Amino acid sequence: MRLTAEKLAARRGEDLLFSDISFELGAGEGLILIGRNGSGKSTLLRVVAGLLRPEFGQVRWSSSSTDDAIRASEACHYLGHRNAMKAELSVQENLAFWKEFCGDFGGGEGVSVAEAAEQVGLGGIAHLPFGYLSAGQQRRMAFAKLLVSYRPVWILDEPTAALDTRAEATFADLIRQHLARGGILLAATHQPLGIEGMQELRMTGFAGVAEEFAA
Ligand SMILES: Nc1ncnc2c1ncn2[C@@H]1O[C@H](COP(=O)(O)OP(=O)(O)OP(=O)(O)O)[C@@H](O)[C@H]1O
Repeated sequence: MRLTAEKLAARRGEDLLFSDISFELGAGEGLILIGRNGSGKSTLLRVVAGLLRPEFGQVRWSSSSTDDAIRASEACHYLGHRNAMKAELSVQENLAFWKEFCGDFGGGEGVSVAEAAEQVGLGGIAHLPFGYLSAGQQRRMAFAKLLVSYRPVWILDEPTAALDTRAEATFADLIRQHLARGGILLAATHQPLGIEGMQELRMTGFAGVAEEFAA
């Protein structure tokens, strides 16, 4: 399987944040986006996840076990800066919603809600409302979303923000397991994730005025 980005460019307002970004990631491979605040890392992640339309270029998914015509975004889990959980629902209810909503992509299966909570080290508190949890606990539970339904591509924006060192190590282990099972990782981070063998892409920010690029 393969995630391919071809000559991507994206605009925010008048300006192109980046242009001509291409990469290819196969099973077990990861790419880390680095760069200063505002350099376009989150924007590129959102383009690949299908949440923002690129100005130019395309993202493609190909695999022997799934129909190549499917949109790349269907193969992706996206964990953004925000946790995308309802504060007033319990952790169990939130994760059960995401399990049902995302479903499993061909070729794999998510774990149960209880198992996912265990894997992020919070098995005992899944009955609590999400809003009661600490910032780090909320981030861990948001990560559990990636585990309850199977998607081969994990797109993570600052996944370890608000985490203590133990939780950072837990996340690194879960990401390593994902890669070892043939998953793909695309992440933006200021803190090293502690995962060996990742490619890096440095984002530099302003790439020109969109109209100039089009001309
Ligand atoms: N909706 C928007 N409209 C206009 N400009 C935007 C919008 N969203 C983001 N931007 C701008 O696009 C630029 C890139 O933002 P982006 O969030 O992709 O950067 P980043 O590299 O992820 O930054 P950080 O490291 O702070 O998370 C910033 O200058 C930001 O102000």
